[in-house]
Amino acid sequence: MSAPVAIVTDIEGTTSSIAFVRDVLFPFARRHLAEYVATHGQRSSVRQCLSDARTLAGEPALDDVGTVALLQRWLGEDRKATPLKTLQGLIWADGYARGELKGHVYADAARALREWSERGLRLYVYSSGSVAAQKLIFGYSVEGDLTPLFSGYFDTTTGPKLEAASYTKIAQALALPPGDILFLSDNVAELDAARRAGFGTACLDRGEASIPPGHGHPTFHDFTSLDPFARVP
Ligand SMILES: CSCCC(=O)C(=O)COP(=O)(O)O
Ligand SMILES: [Mg+2]
Repeated sequence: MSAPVAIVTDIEGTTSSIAFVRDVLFPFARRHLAEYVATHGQRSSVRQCLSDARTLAGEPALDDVGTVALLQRWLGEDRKATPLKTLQGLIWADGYARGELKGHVYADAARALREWSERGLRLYVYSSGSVAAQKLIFGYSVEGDLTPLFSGYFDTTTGPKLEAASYTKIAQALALPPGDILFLSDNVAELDAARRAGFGTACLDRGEASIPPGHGHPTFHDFTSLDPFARVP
C-alpha cells in the first residue's frame, strides 16, 4: 500500500505487553470485582453492565452475586464481552487514580506514535478493552500521557475485532477509504478481518504470542522497524 493517512492500532501484544494485561490488569480486576460491585452496584453504569451480562449469558434471573461469579468465569476465559470490558475499565480507573496501576506501553511504540503523529498521521486505537480503559492505559502510561496523540478510540461497541464489518464501520467513522488506513495487531484473525475490509495491515510479532506462519501480513518485531511512510508490500 502507499503511505496511509491513518493508523489504527491494537493494544495488547501490539503497543503493550500481553504479560501486563494478563498478569497485572486482569488479576487486578479479578481481585476487586466483587468489592467493586458491592460498593458501586447502585450506579447506573454498573447496573447496566450487570444487566447486559445477564442478557448475554441468557440468565436474566441471576442475582448480583451470581453475576459476579459469571463475570469472574468470563475473566478467566478472556471473554471479550462488552459488559465485562466496561466493568474492567471502571475498576482499573480506581487503580490508576490511586497510583496502583501504571499502563505498560513499549518504548518503541511510544516513540513511533509520537513521530508518526508529528509527521501528520492520524492515530486511532481499536481494542477489545473499553474506550475508557484504552484512555487509562495510554493516559497513565510508563511513557507518559500519550492520549494527545490519538484522534479517536474504538472498542467492542463498534463490533467484534474478528469481523470485517467492524473495520468498515471504523473507516466510515474516519471518513477515509479503507485502503488509506493501516491496522496494526498481533492477532492474525484480526488482521485477516481488517484485510477483508480493505485495510492495509501490519503484524506485530514481539515474541510473546504464538503467531502462525504463512499469514501473509507484513510482519515487524517492533514499531522501530515499521516505517508506514515506506511502501509496504
Ligand atoms: C485497554 S487495555 C486492556 C486490554 C484488554 O482488556 C483486552 O482485552 C485486550 O484486547 P486487545 O484488543 O487490545 O488485544
Ligand atoms: Mg492484541
